Amino acid sequence: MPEARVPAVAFDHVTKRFGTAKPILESLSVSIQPGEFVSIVGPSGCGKSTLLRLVSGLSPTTSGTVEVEGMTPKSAREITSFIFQDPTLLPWRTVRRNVALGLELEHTARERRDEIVSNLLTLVGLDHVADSYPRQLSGGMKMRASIARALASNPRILLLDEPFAALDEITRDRMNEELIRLYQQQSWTVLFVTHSVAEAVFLSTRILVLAPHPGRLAHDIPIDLPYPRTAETRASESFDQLVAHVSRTLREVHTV
Ligand SMILES: Nc1ncnc2c1ncn2[C@@H]1O[C@H](COP(=O)(O)OP(=O)(O)OP(=O)(O)O)[C@@H](O)[C@H]1O
Repeated sequence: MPEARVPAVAFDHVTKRFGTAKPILESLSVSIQPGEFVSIVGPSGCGKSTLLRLVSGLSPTTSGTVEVEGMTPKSAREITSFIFQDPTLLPWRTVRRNVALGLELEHTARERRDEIVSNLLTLVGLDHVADSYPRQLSGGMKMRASIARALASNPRILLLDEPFAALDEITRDRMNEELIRLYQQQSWTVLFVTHSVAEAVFLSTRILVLAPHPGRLAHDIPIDLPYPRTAETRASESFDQLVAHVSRTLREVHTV
């Protein structure tokens, strides 16, 4: 018999409410397998960011459970990393020292730290600005630095909350291509919140469409576009068909 795999993330009848208000998420059950790239889309306020916060351990469930590789989200903090839309780099530190921050806090030996940081800066294409300050960087570069910083702890599960929403379209497309290149190299599981259907289709192996009031899983759509995904993927007919399909399901949940 094949060995049952522990899901990367498992939601079991998860309800989340703030105070006595109506639940934000209600009885959400879904499992995400290791290596999946899952985008979460849905109308504003349906609980997408709340869902990521539950996985990160920043916020507890009201009822039901979230497990991360079989552990509580708090115990799994070392293997998850959260990347926000606002890169929140420390303005008084250079790019190199921003990326090194977590490693310094963990007291990683200097030589090892320098090696990890320099590899990460190469990975995200920022070697040439390693000694610049955040104010000297473009929005795309700041986001790359923020991603490098999140990767310094060598996470297995990445939680990204609209990371590219503030970028212009060309930079955003380029960042999508870089992220998918990294994803193909590493063995991450990714949960990615976005309002862009095209971005979700381009990046994901699977898209979860949430319906609002209360937030719940309305559609679970596999995205079987082949790899490598490149700029050409966006020009393909199957890409257009998937974007149209996901957009239709989103319109449906907007009207419920
Ligand atoms: N700490 C909190 N206290 C009270 N209400 C909250 C809290 N955090 C989130 N909410 C409410 O929960 C609901 C869902 O918020 P959440 O940010 O998860 O939605 P979202 O789907 O990510 O929205 P958007 O697409 O606009 O970013 C919103 O109505 C929000 O006001």
